[in-house]
Amino acid sequence: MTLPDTATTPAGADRTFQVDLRGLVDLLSHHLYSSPRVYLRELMQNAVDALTARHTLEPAAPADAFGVRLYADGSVVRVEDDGVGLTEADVHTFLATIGRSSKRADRIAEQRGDFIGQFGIGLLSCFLVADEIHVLSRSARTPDAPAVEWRGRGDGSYSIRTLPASARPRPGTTVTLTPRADAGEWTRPAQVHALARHFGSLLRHPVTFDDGTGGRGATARVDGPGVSVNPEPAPWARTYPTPGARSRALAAYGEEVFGFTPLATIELNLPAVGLKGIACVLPEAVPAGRRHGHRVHVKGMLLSEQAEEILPDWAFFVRCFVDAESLRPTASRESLYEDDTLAAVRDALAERLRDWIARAAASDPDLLGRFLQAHHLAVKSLAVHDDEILRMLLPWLPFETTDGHTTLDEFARTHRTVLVTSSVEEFRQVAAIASAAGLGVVNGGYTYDRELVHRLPEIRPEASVADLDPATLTAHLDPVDRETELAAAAYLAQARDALAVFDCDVALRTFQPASAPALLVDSREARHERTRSQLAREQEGGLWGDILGALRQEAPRAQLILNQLNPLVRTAVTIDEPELARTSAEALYGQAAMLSRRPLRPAESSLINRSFLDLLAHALRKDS
Ligand SMILES: Nc1ncnc2c1ncn2[C@@H]1O[C@H](COP(=O)(O)OP(=O)(O)OP(=O)(O)O)[C@@H](O)[C@H]1O
Repeated sequence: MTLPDTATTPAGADRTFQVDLRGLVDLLSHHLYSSPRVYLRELMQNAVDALTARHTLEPAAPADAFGVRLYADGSVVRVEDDGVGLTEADVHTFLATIGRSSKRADRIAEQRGDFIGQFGIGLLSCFLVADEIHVLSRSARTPDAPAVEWRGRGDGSYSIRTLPASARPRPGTTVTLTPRADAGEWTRPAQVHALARHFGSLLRHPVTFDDGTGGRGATARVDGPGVSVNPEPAPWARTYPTPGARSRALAAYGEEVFGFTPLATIELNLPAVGLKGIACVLPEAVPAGRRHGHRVHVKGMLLSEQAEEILPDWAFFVRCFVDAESLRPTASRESLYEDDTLAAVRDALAERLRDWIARAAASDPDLLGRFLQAHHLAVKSLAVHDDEILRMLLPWLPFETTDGHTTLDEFARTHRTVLVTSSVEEFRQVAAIASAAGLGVVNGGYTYDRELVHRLPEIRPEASVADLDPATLTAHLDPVDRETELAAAAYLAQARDALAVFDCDVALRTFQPASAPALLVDSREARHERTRSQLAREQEGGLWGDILGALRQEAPRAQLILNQLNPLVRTAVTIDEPELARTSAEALYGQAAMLSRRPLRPAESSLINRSFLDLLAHALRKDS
């Protein structure tokens, strides 16, 4: 913005904002548009909007009566339309006034929804590739008005003159750009053609491209004045001989656009917002929460290839390709305006995906199986919040269990009580032993799994689900007989004393496999609680110590369960040398802690070192 000339403006009088056009263009190019290539989209969009207005003016005209012709020969880029055109007054009002748009004028407010543009800034994007915009136009609204020529320059100046009607015999507008040398990348004929197809392949008005070689150039086949940019309607708007042919064609189109063979294609049709399209189910799992960009066209014009906002987060197993009438682009035209319509579209598309899953569950088990194999995580995240999906799909979802990877339905049939751990680590600790003891345990450590397993009784009332904690597992392991317990009592007391520093209890049980000497059962919460209370003890009296002390809560202690079936343990419990008894208990604890595969605390690492060296010293002493 430049300051107005104060010398010529009386004090106290209202002044008018001045706009520094170069600054504005710089703002657009660096902060609004993703690439200079959007200039072509803006020109095509203006041409298409002008055709829409012309059809409103002449409703009886056939759909293909008016068109858009693109021309690029390396030295100019031209976009010519048979649209509504502009009078001289229109040019002053709309072309030469930044932020003013004919598509927002009161007179046609009710038609606003027909146009793609609305902000009155799109034309400025031409300054990303050229220093001057040349417009030659003739109005269809005022047929006897002369042709008008406008030259707008990047420095903010413009000139206008009227020309005889013969300069433009028919209504419409021609915009010509002479690209700057540094814009060759975006204005070469082949690139203009590629961009035109990229943005405009679904436009409903005839659009052609001509590279000035009369068909001998790189763009090859020429029908009449140029190659059609949009020779075919959208794939969902074409007719096919059979439903099978239709779904094969949609899948092939999805593959062409997204580069993967869809596991399935889902047709999308929301008449209320004039939305049609397809959702392509990804053939392989994607990391949960990774949001995919969807390809969104508005009134045929490509808006974005990365629109995330048309589907909810959980739908990360599809990529969509849609064309909508009533979605509103933002000013950059590269994303969608977040309004009630967009929210309603998102809900309706989500509903459509849920219906598809439900239909597959009811009628196509084979498809459902392949779908769940790839996308069970997405379905789990959906089932957590969606009772209907939960009811339909929970029995089919795979979980990691002590019987391997299996569905909950299968698992619940063989285990009356389904036990579930709260972390992967706990599952790893107990899986082998629990399964040898006949317990059915599900790994509840993965996102959503524990929550979902707990909801099993809602759909299988005969199943019961319980959390697996150390006490539950110990209770399920076979106790030893009284004499054995008494004989081991002294050793167990010494072992408890040696491991008190880890808040760890010691018990003797029998369990399979006999080769496992000991099992350390510990939960993450209990470990955190112990770390906290240890810190509180160390900081006693200080503010931090008081805070930690106030947080004290009851947490299950860790348990080192020695296996009476193991020969080493049988020998250990008979040790009467106190020093060796302590060292052996520490060594058993250390080995069990390592086997649990959780990160060791520094005190545990040093205990393992110490007990190893002590045992070595003991062995050497014995030998000498
Ligand atoms: N090809 C054309 N035919 C007729 N009028 C045009 C043409 N191109 C531009 N205009 C007029 O110039 C105005 C400004 O165009 P511009 O592209 O800057 O903004 P817009 O299309 O109205 O809105 P947006 O910034 O959202 O694109 C338009 O509203 C229209 O009145």
